[in-house]
Amino acid sequence: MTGKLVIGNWKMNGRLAANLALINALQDDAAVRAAQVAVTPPFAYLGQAAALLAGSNIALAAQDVSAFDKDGAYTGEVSAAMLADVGCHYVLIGHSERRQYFAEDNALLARKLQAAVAAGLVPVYCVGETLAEREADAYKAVIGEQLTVLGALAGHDYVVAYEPVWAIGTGKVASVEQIDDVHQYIRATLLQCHGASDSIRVLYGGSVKADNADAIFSLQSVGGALVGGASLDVESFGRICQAAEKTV
Ligand SMILES: O=C(CO)COP(=O)(O)O
Repeated sequence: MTGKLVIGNWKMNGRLAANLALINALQDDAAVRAAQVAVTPPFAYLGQAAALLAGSNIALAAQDVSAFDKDGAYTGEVSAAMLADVGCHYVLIGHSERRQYFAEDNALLARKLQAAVAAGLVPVYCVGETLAEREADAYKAVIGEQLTVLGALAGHDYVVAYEPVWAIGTGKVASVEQIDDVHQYIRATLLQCHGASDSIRVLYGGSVKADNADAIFSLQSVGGALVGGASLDVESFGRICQAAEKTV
């Protein structure tokens, strides 16, 4: 897989006017235009973002998807087919905030992954340990367990994002040694599971900022970044994209 992919996860942020300004500014930024990029607005704004991004190099991603793969009486749900219909290319699945606040477990996430690939979306499957799990040296066991659901995705295009929970929104970025250690472990696990892992990108996420992006992207095992807070600021996101392109 060539080049680094940078995905901005807006989480539950944004309004029509702010999204318009942000997307226009991203499209005017030379570094963003040169990079492999996606943005992930909340569901309510996917249509707005899709219209603004028509013809742009910035791909559209969703933050979640329903596990139900047929239209019907599932109030509040948004299906993979709907996401594809409005122009999404990627969908985040299993973000730690979903696992934590909505009790999403492997069984549910396996259904979401299947629904996504069946609709032609590329899932970005998020894994990562809590601080307690890292301190107990249980992080590989936890991540290994989270990865088991990917066994059913052999032959499908997907991305994995390693996001240590203790590094999300805390300003505490994992060290390059910690990132490389987990990324190598993820690669080895995917190799065991599918017999090949070279084409699967593994992104890092957790307090990625303009001033640490160079070091993170210098790792060969890092296929890009999943960026939260810094993706809402054009200058920061542009500099992260610039770092991604420098290391291609
Ligand atoms: O959760 C994240 C991206 O999905 C990371 O968020 P921050 O970049 O704000 O730490």
